[in-house]
Amino acid sequence: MAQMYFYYSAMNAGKSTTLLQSSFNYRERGMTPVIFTAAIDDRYGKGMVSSRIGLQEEAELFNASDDLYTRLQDMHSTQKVDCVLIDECQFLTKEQVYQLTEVVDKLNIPVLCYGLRSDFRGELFAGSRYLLAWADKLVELKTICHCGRKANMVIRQDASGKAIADGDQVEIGGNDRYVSVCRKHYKEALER
Ligand SMILES: Nc1ncnc2c1ncn2[C@@H]1O[C@H](COP(=O)(O)OP(=O)(O)O)[C@@H](O)[C@H]1O
Ligand SMILES: Cc1cn([C@H]2C[C@H](O)[C@@H](COP(=O)(O)O)O2)c(=O)[nH]c1=O
Ligand SMILES: [Zn+2]
Repeated sequence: MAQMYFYYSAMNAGKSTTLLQSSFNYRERGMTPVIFTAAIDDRYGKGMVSSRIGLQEEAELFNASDDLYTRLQDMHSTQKVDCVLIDECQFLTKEQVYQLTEVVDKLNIPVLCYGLRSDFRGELFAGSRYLLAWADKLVELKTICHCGRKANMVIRQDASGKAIADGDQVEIGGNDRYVSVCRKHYKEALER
């Protein structure tokens, strides 16, 4: 039986790298993975999953209005899909996470989702909330804070490097805008 996996972490922990390694693994065994990423995340150009380590691969895009079950069912009817890999899965809606459980349960295709657990305020993203609730397997990928502890929080910084407490949940950016830290240093940064 296929399963749904949620690989979660703070930023800069190797999620995209791990996704691209999984894709390579499937391909080297002659199988067909399908990669999706969020259309709103255009840091490395639209329709690409890129890791900071330099790997990259083309991807299908998802928007909040897409029915991912129907899209994958259509793809699977013309070319067998062996695995679905979703990057930036924190940006999925509740309905889309449900549609992906249907891909697992009705089409029997494994779905591997990679994304952030929480935002810069420490609140869950919608996609992450339902993946935490519904995925078969939860796997934490780890990165480290400047102090050496596990970094499980993300700070959003202003132009002067000061931690920001409020703002829109979604703001695309990279190492220039965000820093992953441990909970202790997250609290200290916001107290300043
Ligand atoms: N040249 C490099 N060699 C080895 N590791 C690197 C290199 N550049 C970045 N990394 C590591 O890659 C990880 C970030 O990978 P990435 O897949 O982009 O993360 P995420 O998708 O979780 O944000 C970090 O652990 C970083 O230290
Ligand atoms: C913490 C946080 C992040 N984001 C955005 C910033 C990036 O575009 C992605 C995460 O990228 P990763 O390196 O692939 O993990 O999410 C956001 O919109 N809001 C936030 O609070
Ligand atoms: Zn720390």
